[in-house]
Amino acid sequence: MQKQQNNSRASLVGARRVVVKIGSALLTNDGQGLAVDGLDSWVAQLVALRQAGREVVLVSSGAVAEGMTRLGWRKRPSDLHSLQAAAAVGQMGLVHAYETRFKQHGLHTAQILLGHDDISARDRYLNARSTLLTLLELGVVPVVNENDTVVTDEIRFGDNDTLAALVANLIDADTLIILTDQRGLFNADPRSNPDAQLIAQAEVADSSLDVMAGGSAGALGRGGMMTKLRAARLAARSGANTVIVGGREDDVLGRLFAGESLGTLLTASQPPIAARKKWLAGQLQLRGNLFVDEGAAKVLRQQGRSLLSVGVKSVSGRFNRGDLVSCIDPDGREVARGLVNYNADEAAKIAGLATEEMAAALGYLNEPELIHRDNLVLV
Ligand SMILES: Nc1ncnc2c1ncn2[C@@H]1O[C@H](COP(=O)(O)OP(=O)(O)O)[C@@H](O)[C@H]1O
Ligand SMILES: N[C@@H](CCC(=O)OP(=O)(O)O)C(=O)O
Repeated sequence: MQKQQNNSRASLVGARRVVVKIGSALLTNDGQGLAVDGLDSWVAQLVALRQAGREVVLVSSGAVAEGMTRLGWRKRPSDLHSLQAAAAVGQMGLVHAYETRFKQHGLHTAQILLGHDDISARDRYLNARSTLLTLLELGVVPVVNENDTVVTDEIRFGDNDTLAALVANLIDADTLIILTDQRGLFNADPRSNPDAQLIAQAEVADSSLDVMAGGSAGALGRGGMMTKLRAARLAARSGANTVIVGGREDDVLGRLFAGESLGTLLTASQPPIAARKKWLAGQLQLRGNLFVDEGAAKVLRQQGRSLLSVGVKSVSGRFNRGDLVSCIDPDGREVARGLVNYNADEAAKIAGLATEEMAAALGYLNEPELIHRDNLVLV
């Protein structure tokens, strides 16, 4: 997918793939159950984005807060298992609220609950990515939350800002929108500083933002502005711009994607494709080699295409699906590296086979490519 990147509001007009995060503070009307009017409006706005041809993934908080309301708890519990129980009860309400509303507009929704392992383990990373991309192709709106019921304290994302940014990395989104209860990032916490000024736009790496975002979260939110700023930096690793904006502004999403200056735009410094590839290449250890023939080396080098099994002569190393492997040409030079869709045994079985023969050799088919071009970096 061709994505455009420039550092102005106009870049939002051309956004193709968008992650929208709705935070607890906003979604739960400051603790009084789910914000019904807000939900009607956000769903209608998300539907309009889809109808305008943009792909949309929703990351929604609110499970714990809705669970507390359903269980009649007034005070947020501090122990993990009560929080997890509340999340399990509340998640039902959350997905029901979205499903019924999207259905009224003729759209299907899908529940995706993710934990840390699902993003850091490479095989799960590829599975989560493929499932989300398949849902988008089907025209379904994925509704993502943290898998609160099973995560333990040490490995929780805790706030959904971080989760939303990782989802933006995962699906190669060009834009992350964080809807919250303030109009955007101010130069000081507006709850305690009535004269605080809204920052309309900044480069995400600008270190002067850290001091401004230092205030704590609201009573229901987990992160405050600091996690939103960090999330914007994470999203920028794969080249996504982030907007932090007030979710109660009238038709906020429609206006943002028409190019109106609302909230705080935090711009990524690198274009999406370069940033994503750098990120892929930089964060993982090489686990093996795929020795490719002359023809495969040529199409990889010259056309940036996916690597198919037919161009692979042999395999070395012990790697799993999702690991980083190197593609070596017949002269022993590295051509590219990327995330492999099959483990070492499977790759050895299908080396040299045409794509149509892969399913028969393996008894199943994950993906038709050995390495998809989106997950491949030329070296
Ligand atoms: N510089 C700042 N600009 C805006 N809000 C800030 C700032 N510093 C701290 N905050 C606080 O962050 C809160 C939003 O974060 P949070 O409560 O985690 O919301 P959410 O549930 O939407 O993630 C605001 O209500 C505000 O009080
Ligand atoms: N997974 C949690 C969300 C945690 C949370 O509140 O995050 P945030 O909205 O970023 O402050 C829930 O659904 O309650």
